[in-house]
Amino acid sequence: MSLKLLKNEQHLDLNSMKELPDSYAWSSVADGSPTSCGSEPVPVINLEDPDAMMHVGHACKTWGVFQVMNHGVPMMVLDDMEASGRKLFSLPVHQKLQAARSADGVSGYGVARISSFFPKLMWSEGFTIIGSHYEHAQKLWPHGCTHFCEVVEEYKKEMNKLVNKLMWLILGSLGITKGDIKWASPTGELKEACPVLQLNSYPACPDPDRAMGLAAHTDSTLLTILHQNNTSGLQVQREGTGWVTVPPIRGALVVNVGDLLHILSNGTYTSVLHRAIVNRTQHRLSVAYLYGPPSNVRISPLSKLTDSFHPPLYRPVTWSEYLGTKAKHFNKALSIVRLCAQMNGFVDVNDHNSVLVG
Ligand SMILES: O=C(O)CCC(=O)C(=O)O
Ligand SMILES: [Fe+2]
Repeated sequence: MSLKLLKNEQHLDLNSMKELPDSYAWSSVADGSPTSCGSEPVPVINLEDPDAMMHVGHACKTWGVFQVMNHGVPMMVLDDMEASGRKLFSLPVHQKLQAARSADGVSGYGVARISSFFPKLMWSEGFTIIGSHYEHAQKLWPHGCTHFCEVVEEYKKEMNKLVNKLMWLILGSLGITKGDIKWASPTGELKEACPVLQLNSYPACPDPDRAMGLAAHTDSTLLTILHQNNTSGLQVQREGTGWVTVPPIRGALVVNVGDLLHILSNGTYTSVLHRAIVNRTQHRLSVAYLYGPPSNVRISPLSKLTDSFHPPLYRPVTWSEYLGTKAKHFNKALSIVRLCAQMNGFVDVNDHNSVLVG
């Protein structure tokens, strides 16, 4: 198959498909661990609860994911971002391709970035924003992208405030204080990393049982904050239970522990394996705010959490080094940066090395 054909096939207009093309037909969506209906639900935490820190710590340890309510992000900011995302994905394919992600780039429009690890295509399209979004937005809306840019700016500002709040709750639950974090200012403000906004669109699918919206993965972040519209599709894997759906709750945000928090906490807080499935009738949309440390910071297990009985399980890595490892080894990245278990005699039960995907 020529490269040109392959490229076109990767950008089919999913909204107009009446049948699932073979290139999108997965044999293993309903396989492996079952989707669990009657299981314990993913924790929902009220951030105004005086015990929020304890609940957050418990959720990070036992699930690696939770939902937050009363988080301080105005509902209008979430609604505006969702509406802008919807507007973006409803543009004609040829127009979205004006802002296509380049072969070696990350920003822009395209298929799921993890697609290269799988033989089949995913039933989704994405738009990734790193740093300035103006250039890409202008390609999408040459006659005026001010509204989109303002909405994205406001969303990023609110997410940055929330990520600070969440990080300190999480770190506090580990007994970590401001002086222990190299990239925090004396007032506790976490220095702004280069945040990434990932917009995901999952059109209604003619054969959802054989299609995959976004294949199972962990995020390469410290934390991910996800807004999903009112259509469910996000599932997280829970040891001994299988896939558990994270139901959309109006106004709530989903928080995922990423691989870098897993490393920082020396494996105490587990990065959660998650995926997105699709459905026959509804278009699903999600917006992920991917939070990582500033580029010069090396993440390693916090010294307060290690001693001779609990030696560091991971070697220090910067965010970009880790992203490089992930781009090469995908879900094995965490075990690649792990210090030899046999040597120090400790086993991290949360290691995803054994998880088979694709
Ligand atoms: O759409 C979702 O619910 C999941 C999105 C996601 O996992 C991601 O963007 O990393
Ligand atoms: Fe994710």
